[in-house]
Formats: sequence, C-alpha cells, structure tokens
Amino acid sequence: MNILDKITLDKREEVALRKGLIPISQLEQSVLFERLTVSLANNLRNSKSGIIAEHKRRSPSKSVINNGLNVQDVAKGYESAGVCGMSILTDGKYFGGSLDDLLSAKASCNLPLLRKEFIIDEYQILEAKAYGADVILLIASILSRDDIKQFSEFAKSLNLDVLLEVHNEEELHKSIMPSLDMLGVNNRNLKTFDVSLNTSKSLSNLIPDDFVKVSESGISNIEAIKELQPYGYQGFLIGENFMKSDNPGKSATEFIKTLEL
Ligand SMILES: O=P(O)(O)OC[C@@H](O)[C@@H](O)c1c[nH]c2ccccc12
Repeated sequence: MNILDKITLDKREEVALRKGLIPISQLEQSVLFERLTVSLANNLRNSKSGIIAEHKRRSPSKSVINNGLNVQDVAKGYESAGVCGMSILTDGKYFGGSLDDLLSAKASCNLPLLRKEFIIDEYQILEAKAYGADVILLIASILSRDDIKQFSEFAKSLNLDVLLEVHNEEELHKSIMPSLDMLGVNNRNLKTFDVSLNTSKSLSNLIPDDFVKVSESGISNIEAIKELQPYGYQGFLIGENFMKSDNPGKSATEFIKTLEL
C-alpha cells in the first residue's frame, strides 16, 4: 500500500471518531462559524508575489522540519512578511499538526487560512469553518469526481474558497468544474515523494484561465518562481523552505522583498 492510501485509510478512522466526539450541531455553534471569510483567490489575483506560506512541523517525506516554533509567532511573521495567505497542516499523525494550530493562527493574524488536510468527508469542511479556515484543500488523487463536486459545492455554500490539487493530466481532467476557485499543481508526487517543477510547467496550459493557478511544493528559491510565472502561475505554496529556518516570518520577508524587486 502506498503512503497516500495509508493516510486516507487512517483518516477515515479518525473522522469517524471525531464525528462521535463533536456533533455537527456543536461545530455550527462555534463563534467562528458565522464570520465573514477572506478570499485567498482574490489576494493571489491582486498580488505581485503570490506567496502562500505554510506551517508544517514534519512530513512523511522529510520527518522533522521544525518542532521548536509556536504557530502564533509563525502566523504573525508570515503576515508581516506580506504573504497572500497561510496554509496550516492539521493532520496529526503524519504532519504533527492539529485543528488547534488553525485556531491559534486565526487568533494571531488576519490572513486567509487554508486548512491543509486530507478531506474525505463533509464533516471536515464544517470543522474547517468552525476552527477559522477560509479555504479548503481537495486532493484529486483521493477523491472521485462526484466527491469533488459535492465537497466543493458544500464549501462554497459556507463561503469557503476551494483549492483543488492535482498531480497529473488525468486528475486534472476529472476535476475541472465551476465550484473550484484555484487549481493547484503539486510538484511532489504524494505516492513516491519525487519532486519536479516540470509537473507545474507541463500541466499549466491544460488549466482553464478562470482558475487561479497555484504551484505547490519543492519551491526553495526565487528562481523557481521566476521560472513558473511565465506559465501563468499566480500562487506559490511554500512550506519547508520557510519552516526549516528558526524564524519563518523573517525568511518569508526576505524572500518576498527580493521577489518584488
Ligand atoms: O514543504 P514544501 O515542499 O514547500 O511543500 C508545501 C506544500 O505544497 C506541501 O506541504 C503539500 C502540498 N500538498 C499537500 C497535501 C497534503 C500534505 C501536504 C501537502
């Protein structure tokens, strides 16, 4: 079994358990449930740099990235760096994250927040809203076209933006529909962990222009962004390159300053 299948299987168990602990009615009573959300897609459209900065402690491909930071400082640092949005890993088992991380980030900044999660159930979208997210991620490789349609329409009904992630042509063709806001190309193959910016390059012309194009993973320098911009990418999701430093906010500040020169 590949790692993605394993994660998805564990996730089904986890979500079943969570549902038993916190009923939907309770999520809907969260003070955050009725708030106005902020659109990441709009921020990206109006930005020169287009950086989405991620909070990620560890990953199955890299083990530990950084364990010594607190989410509040990271969120404040990213906000003052001028990023367009922040991505927060909420998976505990493989990425060391939690919904509390999302809540802490929400309390510390006004950036649009992406719940970075393996979403396989509508319940997780309600959680995203209740814990402060403005955007959800849907991963095409673990969902059917019907799932993608159902989940994205549900997210839109809650005023959340939807970032749909693909890694190849087949996933892209399966996924195109009007209820998505952003199309993300993951440069990392989630089954093998191989990373190549060529994935973003080769899929770019197959993505219709009505979606904001986002390139995800393995972006470790300004040159990578300069290389991808001519292909129409307006968003760049960066995790490890910022998180491996002691001060991710400072590292994002320097990155964006150089990029906007
Ligand atoms: O740390 P990186 O290589 O900059 O990558 C960030 C982000 O793209 C990556 O964490 C990611 C992209 N899609 C995902 C899906 C699930 C978990 C994680 C991811």
